[in-house]
This record gives sequence, structure tokens and C-alpha cells, in this order.
Amino acid sequence: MATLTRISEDQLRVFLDEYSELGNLVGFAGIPEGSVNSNYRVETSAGAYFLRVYEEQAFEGARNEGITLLHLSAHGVPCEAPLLRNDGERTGHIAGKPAALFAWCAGGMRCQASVSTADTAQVGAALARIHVAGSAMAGRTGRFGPAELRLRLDRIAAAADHPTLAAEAEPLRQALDANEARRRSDLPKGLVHGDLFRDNVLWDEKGTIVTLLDFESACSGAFVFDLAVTVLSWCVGDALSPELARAMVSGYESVRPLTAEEREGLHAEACFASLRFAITRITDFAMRGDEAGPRTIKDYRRFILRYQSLTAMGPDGLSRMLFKN
Ligand SMILES: Nc1ncnc2c1ncn2[C@@H]1O[C@H](COP(=O)(O)OP(=O)(O)OP(=O)(O)O)[C@@H](O)[C@H]1O
Ligand SMILES: N[C@@H](CCO)C(=O)O
Repeated sequence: MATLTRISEDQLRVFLDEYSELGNLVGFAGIPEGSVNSNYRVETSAGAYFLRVYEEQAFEGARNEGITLLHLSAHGVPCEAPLLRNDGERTGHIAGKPAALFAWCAGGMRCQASVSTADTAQVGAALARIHVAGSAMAGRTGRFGPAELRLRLDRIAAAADHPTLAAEAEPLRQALDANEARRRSDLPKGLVHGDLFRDNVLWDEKGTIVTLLDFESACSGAFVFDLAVTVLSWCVGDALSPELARAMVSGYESVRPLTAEEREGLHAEACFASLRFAITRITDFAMRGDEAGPRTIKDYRRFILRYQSLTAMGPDGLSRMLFKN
């Protein structure tokens, strides 16, 4: 989340000493994007780097992200593994927190207005590549399952200083409970990214994906849940765009065709994804103060609207929108 952990130059020098061939430290600055971790751009005489200080994960969780990235990048997924340290690890510590250093990836993010069907097709195909490449990996259990979301709802309901937010808790809880009863348990599962939003994909000037970012939420889950997250984050301007969403699904299926069960299960997974992000945006953005300095605030109400529009559309409406047959 921007720069919750402030690091000193001395701490950074000690951290960088654990790597070879990084040259001398030239400068560093916090990055305002991101909601969870403290991120820095670090410049040395050898080049630019991205430093991620993990705010919500113990060392093993952070290390696991590095191992996942190493596996995926070796299997054709456009992503960067953290740099190798002198101790043979890819994760270390700074300011008492787990931390990893990545090559700085030049590339731009898409704003929603500029997203094209060619883009969503590419993102869909890249997501499917993660699913295919990660199918052999034993992903860890996710941190945003229904049980964890209910705990967050308890915190929201108890937020006496945020009465408007507290009032959102009960309807969200009822929606979550009703939707849980509809989710299929027989969907194909494996490693999912879990958070492939527009700010987690960098593009070059020719319109090709440079890298996928932020595998911190990567875990074991239903592939079609991940597809639902990605459709909802890339294909909604004022409303879900049939063209963008169809292109994303067909890009996905060009690499990994969906099963009949996945097509049927997509609506309940999309509703769950909408509730997941509505709830975490309340706890991670709306309920947080400005202790992390300037940062992007993401509006939870946009995901409540997505949930309402999916409910109005129903499973058949979503299928008609996404699938030709
Ligand atoms: N290797 C990299 N090179 C260049 N920029 C990067 C790199 N990794 C991340 N960034 C930039 O930093 C931003 C925040 O990174 P990231 O998404 O990993 O943070 P986060 O705190 O986990 O945020 P969130 O979970 O909200 O996506 C990205 O949106 C991107 O702009
Ligand atoms: N990508 C998430 C934040 C990090 O999980 C969101 O847009 O709510």
C-alpha cells in the first residue's frame, strides 16, 4: 500500500549488499500505486529495480510468491521472478519485513477507456497460460475465501466510526451466503492469479503484454473464478462490455477451453468475485486512513454494482453474452 513501511538509505544499502552486481545506490522513492504492500523504485548505477516490502505476508508466503514466479516464467508466462540473492534465496528482509527485488519493467498500464478487444484477448490467453503452466504446482490455500471474507464483514459491521460502511456489512453477508449455496464444488482447480487487474499488466508500445505483475494473491482455486475476476476487472466501463468480455473468453479458450461445468459455474464465480472485491475494498481502502501516504483509492461500490448487474442478468443472460454456443 504505497509506502506504509518507510525504509532508510542505510537499511536499503544493507539489503542491496545481499545481491551481486547491483552497483551503487543512486536513489529510491515510494510508488503510490498498489493497495497492499510498500513498493519502491530503486535506482543503482547498474539500473532500475522494483522493491516490494510485504505488508501482509510472513516470510514463507513471500518466498512462495518468488517460487511461483520462477516456475511460471520458466514455463512461458510473461512474468518476472525476483532476483537471486547471494544466499541462494529470492526473498530477504528489510525493516523487519519480508522483501524481494525485481528488475524494473518498462511498460505502461491500460486505462479502461483504452482497453481493446485485442487487449482482452491477450490478457485472457495469458491468464490461461498461468492456469496451464501452474496446474502442476501445489498452490497454497487462498487468503480471500468465504471464511476470511466473513471475518472482514465482522470488522466492517463493527466499524463504529464508519456508519455508512457498517451498514453495508449485512446485505453483503446475506449475498455471500446465498451465493455460496450456488457455487459448484466440481470445477477444475489449480494455481490462479486471483488479482489480474489492469494495474497488474504492463504493455509495450506495440500493444503486447510485457509482464504480468503481483502474484501475491496466487493460490489454489477454480480456474473459472480467476477468469471471472479478470473479466470483471477489464471488461466493465459503465457496464459489462459484451465485446471485451467475449474477446477475453475466446482468448482464454484459445489456450485452455472451458469445460461445460465451468461455463455453467461462471455466473456464481463472477458473483463471488464481485463480493470478494467489494468486501476487501471496504477494509483495504474505505476503512483505512492516510497513514500510507498518497495512494490510489479503489471504490468498493463499483463491485457492488457489478454484483447487482450480474444478479439481474442471471446465469443464462451471462452465458448468452459470453458464449456463442
Ligand atoms: N517489476 C516492476 N517494474 C515496474 N513497475 C512495477 C513492477 N512491479 C510493480 N510495479 C508497479 O507498482 C505497482 C504496484 O505493484 P503491486 O500491484 O505489486 O502492489 P500491491 O501493493 O501488491 O498492489 P495491489 O495488490 O493493489 O495490486 C504496479 O501497479 C506497477 O505500476
Ligand atoms: N486489485 C484489487 C486490490 C488488490 O487485491 C482491487 O482492485 O480491489
